[in-house]
Amino acid sequence: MRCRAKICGITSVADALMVSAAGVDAIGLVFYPKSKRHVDIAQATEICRAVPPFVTTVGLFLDAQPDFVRTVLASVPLDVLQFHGSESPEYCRQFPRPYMKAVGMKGLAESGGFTAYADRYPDAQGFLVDSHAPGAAGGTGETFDWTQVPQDYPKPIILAGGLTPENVAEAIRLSRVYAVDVSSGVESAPGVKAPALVQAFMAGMGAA
Ligand SMILES: O=C(O)c1ccccc1NCC(=O)[C@H](O)[C@H](O)COP(=O)(O)O
Repeated sequence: MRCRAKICGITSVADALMVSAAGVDAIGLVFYPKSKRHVDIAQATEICRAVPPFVTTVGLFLDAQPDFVRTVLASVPLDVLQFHGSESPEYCRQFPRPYMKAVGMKGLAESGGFTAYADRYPDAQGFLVDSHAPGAAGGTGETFDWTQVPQDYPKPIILAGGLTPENVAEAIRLSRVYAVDVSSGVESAPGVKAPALVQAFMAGMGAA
């Protein structure tokens, strides 16, 4: 099965169209106010309405108030939610959308490991493994040991954290994941995606 690609931290219609034309399967919109890639409801609505069919729109939240998530969902046509903080299983399942749970892999082995963490979220659509410590914010731009990515978990695994055009093929070869997720590795500035880096990233995936 081919490895899918999500590009996170899209902040403009132009970038959404550019990465869609490059062949990505999903775009991520960051609704975390402290992020340099944060979008507001008006921007996000415009972006989601502009993306072509069959490109999945993912809303990233980090320990947001439930009412804020509901307010976003009332206006922005998101397909999937991504919870990147310390959200509980009960929190994640309360919204009328499928969700992915981000898992901070740093130090996770000492606190029970991936399977124990993921099993708490039986209704998650998949798990995004990122390089941050549990409880810390993600989007660090750092990699982690890809041999630690679970190989036999019965849900899709999305690999994130410090991926670049140069390392994505090796990351896919070592981890055999369902999808990869990249943000800073294809940027010219925070929140601004560089067409040449996006194309090189997609080509790098093809070399895996
Ligand atoms: O992008 C952010 O600013 C951000 C802030 C807080 C939590 C998560 C954030 N981003 C997550 C992502 O963009 C991706 O899911 C992933 O972590 C990849 O990021 P990168 O390492 O920059 O490729």
